[in-house]
Amino acid sequence: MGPKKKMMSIELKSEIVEKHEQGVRVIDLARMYGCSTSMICSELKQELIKGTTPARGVTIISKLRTSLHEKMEKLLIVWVTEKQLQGGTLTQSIMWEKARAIYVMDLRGKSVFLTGGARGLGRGIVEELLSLGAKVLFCDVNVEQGRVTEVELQKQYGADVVFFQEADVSDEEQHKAAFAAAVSKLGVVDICVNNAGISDENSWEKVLEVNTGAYIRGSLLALKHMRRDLGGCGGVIINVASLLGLMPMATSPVYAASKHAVVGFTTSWAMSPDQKEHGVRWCCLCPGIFNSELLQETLNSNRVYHVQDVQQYLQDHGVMPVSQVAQAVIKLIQDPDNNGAILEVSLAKGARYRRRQIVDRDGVSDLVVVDTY
Ligand SMILES: NC(=O)c1ccc[n+]([C@@H]2O[C@H](COP(=O)([O-])OP(=O)(O)OC[C@H]3O[C@@H](n4cnc5c(N)ncnc54)[C@H](O)[C@@H]3O)[C@@H](O)[C@H]2O)c1
Ligand SMILES: CC[C@@H](O)/C=C/C=C\C[C@@H](O)/C=C/C=C/C=C\[C@@H](O)CCCC(=O)O
Repeated sequence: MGPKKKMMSIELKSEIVEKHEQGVRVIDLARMYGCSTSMICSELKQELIKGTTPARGVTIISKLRTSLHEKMEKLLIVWVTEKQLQGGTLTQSIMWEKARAIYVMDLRGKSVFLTGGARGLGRGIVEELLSLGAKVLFCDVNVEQGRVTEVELQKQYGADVVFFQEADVSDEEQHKAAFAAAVSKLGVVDICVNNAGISDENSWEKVLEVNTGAYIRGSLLALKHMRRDLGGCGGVIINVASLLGLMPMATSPVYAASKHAVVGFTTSWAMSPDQKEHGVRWCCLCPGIFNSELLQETLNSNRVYHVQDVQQYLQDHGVMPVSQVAQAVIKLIQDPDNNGAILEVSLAKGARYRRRQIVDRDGVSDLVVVDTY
């Protein structure tokens, strides 16, 4: 028979929750209160469920509680009180919807650095960001297309809100220079989107350089620039991976490896115990197949295995438009409570967060998460 489960008083539970919110780790709480880490986890989890925030669909895995939360709650209380005084009906879903509207990150005036913006998803994301009032500097190795895109977007949104910089992000110097150009043109980078990617099973080194190496470099450059504890203003890092960052596919072993690495890197940084001090949020986008030049070029080449199977699959099932995927990126950027989130987006299921849960594993429960379904 195992040891008997200790009962905890309500006062003790709230003391533990408070300490955890102040940043005391689960393992230290377990030592302090003489109980197992799994007991602490289950108490905290119950509190998290009670405190699920209005940004629905995300299980909060961070201990973040920022001034933004306070501000949003005050605004919501004012709104609820006004509604009640007017005698209006208030359901939970009406409140959630309002809270989201108050809570989402306002992109007006925000500064963005994005890689691979000349065409495809990158361009789609830039357009969505500009339409919401952000300023963007995008880089691309394709100079001709980059300039065309810059001219077209400047015509539509204004010459002082969107800029193109030539850069091959697999080259360290060029990548760093592009990031520096963003800081110099925009004053600051609030949001960094690593998007430039390639698919070619014949050149594994190049695929890893662009799809993994440049993502890691770009993320670390952004982190260093944004970290509040180093004098930065905080920010968001979005890494565009793929569904192939979460599952295997016989067509593309190298590509899948490059994207799995991005998911592992991004979600691990998101779990840093210092994340609150850094003020930097990390997210991954994992799209299924969407209709871009990359896809068309991949399908018309020998860059993947079993290409006919993919062509047949797409003929039978259809393919997502770029706009659907670009909107999912905006959702990731705007949800303020989703540090560590993986957003999947596919034709069959739309955009949905992969849920993650804190688990107790060998006393390192603050540092380990599992996916649940
Ligand atoms: N198309 C899909 O079905 C699909 C699905 C899931 C994920 N993705 C990922 O989405 C991202 C965007 O893909 P896309 O389909 O829009 O591709 P795309 O080829 O249409 O656009 C990618 C852009 O990145 C640029 N780029 C490539 N290598 C670069 C480098 N070394 N330096 C700078 N710029 C570079 C290209 O010139 C291009 O403008 C990629 O990371 C890709 O892996 C694509
Ligand atoms: C299409 C061939 C593939 O091997 C490589 C292409 C390059 C980029 C696309 C890649 O990032 C994404 C592929 C994702 C595939 C995921 C699942 C598919 O089996 C079906 C999902 C279709 C959907 O619902 O969107």
